[in-house]
Amino acid sequence: MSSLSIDLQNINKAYDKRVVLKEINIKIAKNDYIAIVGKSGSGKSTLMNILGLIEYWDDGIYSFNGTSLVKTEDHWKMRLEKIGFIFQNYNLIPSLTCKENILVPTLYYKGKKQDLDFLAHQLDIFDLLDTSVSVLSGGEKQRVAIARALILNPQIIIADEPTGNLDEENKDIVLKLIDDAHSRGCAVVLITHDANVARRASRVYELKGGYLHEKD
Ligand SMILES: Nc1ncnc2c1ncn2[C@@H]1O[C@H](COP(=O)(O)OP(=O)(O)OP(=O)(O)O)[C@@H](O)[C@H]1O
Repeated sequence: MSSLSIDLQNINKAYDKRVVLKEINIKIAKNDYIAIVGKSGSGKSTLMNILGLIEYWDDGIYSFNGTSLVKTEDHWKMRLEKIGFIFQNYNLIPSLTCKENILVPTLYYKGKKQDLDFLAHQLDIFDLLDTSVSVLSGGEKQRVAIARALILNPQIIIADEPTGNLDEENKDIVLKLIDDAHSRGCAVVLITHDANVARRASRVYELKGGYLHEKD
């Protein structure tokens, strides 16, 4: 997999007058496995959404693979091709089947993609491909969401509490799948409240008072 470099410098973000992120600096490279921890409301999702180019930052520099991104532009193409985003609440389209959900990103990108059947076998959802996602269990939904995140071979997985709604067994399955993608060269950044999950990471950062600090 090609190399990755994400570099956030002095990123600030406020909602109205509420300053959520202050002078955020973080570098992410290929093979990094980073966990972000912090109290509820500390800005973790906001940081993930900015990293995942879902939300704009107010000021500061966001460089992706050496290109400094202009914040007001729509970065959908970069988001689609380079970033696999996994949401805590799955964000699947309930009226579609598993297969249709997984293939949504491919409607907009005609480049190289992973083999759907291979991915579905790997995630143990092959038999569910033609089933509506609306009838799936939480663990199954999250596996479908992971397949959707991986279908275009992203350089980085950004996961906002990917195990937050899952029981222990499904939590282990989902973490193992993220580990597998990591071992194939994908960088991983995830939010967690779970110390056991954070332990898998090579670096752990805490958001506190708007500032991001690397933990020992
Ligand atoms: N779109 C928005 N408009 C206004 N305020 C927002 C918006 N999104 C987030 N906030 C506020 O920003 C702060 C940080 O929210 P965020 O969701 O990033 O925190 P979090 O650390 O992910 O919390 P949790 O662990 O509870 O999910 C909160 O006070 C929240 O109310």
